[in-house]
Amino acid sequence: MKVVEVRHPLVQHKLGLMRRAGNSTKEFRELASEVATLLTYEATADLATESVTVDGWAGPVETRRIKGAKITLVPILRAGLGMLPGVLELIPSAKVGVVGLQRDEHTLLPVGYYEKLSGRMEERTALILDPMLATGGTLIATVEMLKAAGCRRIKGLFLVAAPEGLRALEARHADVEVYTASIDQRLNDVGYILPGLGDAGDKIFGTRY
Ligand SMILES: O=P(O)(O)OC[C@H]1O[C@H](OP(=O)(O)OP(=O)(O)O)[C@H](O)[C@@H]1O
Ligand SMILES: O=c1cc[nH]c(=O)[nH]1
Ligand SMILES: [Mg+2]
Repeated sequence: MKVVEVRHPLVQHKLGLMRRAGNSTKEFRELASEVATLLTYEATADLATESVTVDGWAGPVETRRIKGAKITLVPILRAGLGMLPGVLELIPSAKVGVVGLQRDEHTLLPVGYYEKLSGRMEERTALILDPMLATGGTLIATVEMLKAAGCRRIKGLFLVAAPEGLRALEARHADVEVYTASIDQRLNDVGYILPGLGDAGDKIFGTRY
C-alpha cells in the first residue's frame, strides 16, 4: 500500500504548531487548512499533463496543462470540512461529495448518517479528507461507500495517521493511497491517537476542549 508521510519542513512546522495544547479555534482551523494544502500538493504529483502552446509576451510558448483530471473531494463530516478550504485553494474546480460518519465513542465503530457523492464516480479520482486516521473504521467505511458508487481510484489525506489504522486499511483496501503529515505512535485505550492532536472535530468547530 502506498503511504506517503510528508516530511517537508513547512508541513512538519505547521503540524508541530497544531500539537500545542491551547491553540485557539482560529489557529487550529487555519493550520488544518494550510497543512491540507501542502498534502494536496503531494497527493496530486502524479496528475497527467499535456503540452499546450499559449501566446506569451514574446510569442508562442509551449507550456503544460493538467490533462483531464476529474477529481472529487470527499470530506468526512464533520472534521474533514476543516481541510476542505485548503484543498480547494489548489483545486478550485473540484467537485465535492460529502459523507457523514461519526465514531461511536464506546464501540469505536463508525455510524454513517449522510452520503451525497458526485455523479459518475467511476470516472473520478476521489481525495478523501479527514484530519485523523485512528482505528481506520471511518476510512474503511468511506472507501466502501466510494467503491459501491463505482469509484476505482481513491486517495486519502490525513493530518495524522495511527499505525493501527494504516494496518487495518492495508488488510482491506491496499489499493488506496495515503498522504499524511505524520504517522504517529499508537492509539490510547479509548481510540485517540498519541501524540495526536486530540479531538480534531471539536478543535476545528470549537465545540469542546
Ligand atoms: O479511524 P477511526 O477510529 O474511525 O476514527 C477517526 C474518525 O474519528 C473522528 O471523527 P469523529 O467520529 O470524532 O466525528 P466528528 O468529525 O464529527 O468529530 C475523525 O475525524 C475521523 O473521522
Ligand atoms: O485522536 C483522534 C482519534 C479520532 N478522532 C479524533 O478527533 N482524534
Ligand atoms: Mg470528533
